[in-house]
This record gives sequence, C-alpha cells and structure tokens, in this order.
Amino acid sequence: MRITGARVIVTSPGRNFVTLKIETDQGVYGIGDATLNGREKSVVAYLEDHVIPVLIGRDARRIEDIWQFLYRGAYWRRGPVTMRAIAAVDVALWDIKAKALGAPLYDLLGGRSRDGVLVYGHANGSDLEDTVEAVGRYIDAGYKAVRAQSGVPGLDLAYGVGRGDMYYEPADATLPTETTWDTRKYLRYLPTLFEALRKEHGFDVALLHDGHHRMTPREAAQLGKSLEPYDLFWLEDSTPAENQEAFRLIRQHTTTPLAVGEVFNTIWDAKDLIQEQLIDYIRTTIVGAGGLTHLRRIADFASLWSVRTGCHGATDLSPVTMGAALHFDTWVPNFGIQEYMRHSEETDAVFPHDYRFDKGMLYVGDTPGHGVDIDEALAAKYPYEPRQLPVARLEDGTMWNW
Ligand SMILES: O=C(O)[C@@H](O)[C@@H](O)[C@H](O)[C@H](O)CO
Ligand SMILES: [Mg+2]
Repeated sequence: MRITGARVIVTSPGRNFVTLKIETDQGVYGIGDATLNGREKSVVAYLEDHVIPVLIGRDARRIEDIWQFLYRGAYWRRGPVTMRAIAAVDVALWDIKAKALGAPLYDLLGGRSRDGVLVYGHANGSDLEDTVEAVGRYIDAGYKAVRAQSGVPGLDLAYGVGRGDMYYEPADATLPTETTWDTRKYLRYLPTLFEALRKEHGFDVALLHDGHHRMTPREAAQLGKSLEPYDLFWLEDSTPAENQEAFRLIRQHTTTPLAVGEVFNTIWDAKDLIQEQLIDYIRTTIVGAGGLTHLRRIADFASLWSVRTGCHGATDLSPVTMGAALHFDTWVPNFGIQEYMRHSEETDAVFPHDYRFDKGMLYVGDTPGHGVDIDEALAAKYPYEPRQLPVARLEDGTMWNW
C-alpha cells in the first residue's frame, strides 16, 4: 500500500487547526492532527517542506519504520514542531491501517480494556462564588470529574478563566494578551476555594486543578500541603518541568497527587519523573509526543512505576487528537483520566466524529480507523487567523510563566 499524496489543511472554525491528510493507492486515506497553538504555521512548513516530500511512495503499512525514519532521519531530534509533525503522520498512518483492516483503532492496539473513558471538564469562574456555581453546572451535566480554575482576588486576569461558560480558548488575540501574576495572593486564596467547593459539592466528585507552571518547587509543595484536606484528583503543572529533579522537593512534602506533561514531546522529558515516582499522572498526549507509536511507549514505561495516563485535551488539540486519544485511552492498561474541553459546534461540524459523551464518560464508536474525519469543503470556509497565547508578568513587570 503506497502513499500517493499528502497535504496540510489549515482551518479556523473559531480557532486554528492544522490537519494532515495522507492518501494511498488503495483509495484509503488517513488524517492526523498537527496543531501547535500559537505557532501553527511552523508545523505547516515543517510538514510541507520537509516531511511530505519524503513520504510519497513509501509503504503506508510500515508505521514504525516511518516513525523511526522521521525521528532519526531529521538528525535534529525532539521539540514541539518536529514531534507534532511526526504525530500527524503517525496518527494518519494508524488511521489508514485500521481502516484498511476494517477495525476500530483500539483493536489494533490490543483491544478494549474498558467500556468508556472517564473525562474531566473545565469549570472556571471569576471569583469564589462563581467558581462554586460553575463546578455545580458540570456536576449537573453529568461530569464525575471537574477541573476548577478561578480568578484570584486582587489579580485582573488569571489562568484558565474564560469568558464563556463551557468553552475556554486562551489564544485570544493576534498579539499576546498580557496578564499579571502574584503567587502569594494565589496561595492564600486557593485553599479557601477548595474548602468552599467541598462544602457545597461534597467529596464524591473528583476535583482537579492546574497551576500552569507558576510556582517554584517550594511554593508548589506549600500548595500541595494546603490542599490535602480537599482530596484532589491531581494538582497539575505546579512547577515548570524542564528540570525534572525539581519535583523531588514537592514530592517530599505533600501527598497531593501530581500531574505533569502537556508540554512534553518525548519519553526523555518524563523519564526521571516517572522512574523516581515523582508524579502520579503523565499528561502527554498524542499530538504533543509523536503520535500513538511514541505515546504508548511512554505509557508502558510509566506502568512500571504505577504512573497513570491523563492525556491533555484542551481545545487546541483538534477532534482528530481527541478521537485518537480516546482509542488509546480505551486500550491503555494504566489509564487515569482524559481531559475533555468541549469543542465549539463549528469545530465539531468541520471534524465529524463518532465519539460521544454520556454521564461523565466519553465513548469511542466502532467506525474503522480513529473515527474522525474532516469536511474539507467546510474547512475551506474558515481561513487561518493569526492568534497567540497570552503571557504573564509579575506585578513589577518581570516576565513570568504563563
Ligand atoms: O491543562 C490544560 O488544558 C491547559 O494547560 C491548556 O489549556 C493549555 O493552556 C493550552 O493547551 C495551551 O494551548
Ligand atoms: Mg494544563
């Protein structure tokens, strides 16, 4: 089965998505997501100029060999651009193989380990009362797990607080929006928020929180300790993870479960965190880390140390990544949870898919492949719009982690 063509489709049904479509001489095609939020065009160029020319004529069934060819063959390894381009090819090839065999993708991975995939939704509010109500709306909508983000008293804009109700898109402007940050205000406020959430909603619902890389390891340890009475499912990205050793200090001081990894690209970013048992959940997902071929390697490695998966699933990952991730989640033995930020109706229409939400779970369908397609005619109606992620500064103007 030869690859006869491949092309990149950029569409912006409310936000930008980069999709790779690979065609074969058997008439079967596959699609993969290559979206890199705020830096989309870099992956478009990487694919069009450097990857597509070397794909034409190759045997589409040789997924592992093509993965190794693109990874080793580039010489310049890893990084978000390279690994997203590889992910797009990899997912499109898995899609092709599954379609050609007439099987849903999870069957090729080893079959079902579970009926449905536990997901968490994103509740966010401008202040404490607002956030308590927002979590309530998710519980009423059937969610069993909810991430709570809130405005912080004394700060204008905080991470994760969107303008709408069920949707949140941080890449909101052509030039980066500037936000202000103060960790002490945040550390004082957060335990009061989670106390109020548990008081109002009880302990059955799983509650999560994302620190978005803003604390130092000592501050993260303080937060983890102060949240222990509220039994979090996880505290995510409490400190930046470029230096994996930084998590040792946090781990020594708190039993709050720790999650990290949405910005990781390969197993090398997570190796020490996993084998030293410094984290509980690995957040790396399909599009971020070289596709299914590499993600399942990370998951198998993580299973040796009882680290479970918790794939990133913000709206900048297209429904193609969501579909592929759900097949992975349906199979992976050490599954933890899947993030699920709903896409807009426009996005769902451009990417028809067979996964569905029911009572806090997502279910993949049995369509051969990963079950997500692209309506190219509709996609063409939404041209690319340059958008960038916000930045954060401390109150004295110092650049900080957004
Ligand atoms: O946990 C998450 O979903 C986030 O941290 C994301 O919202 C992240 O900010 C975006 O994916 C950035 O594009
Ligand atoms: Mg996050």
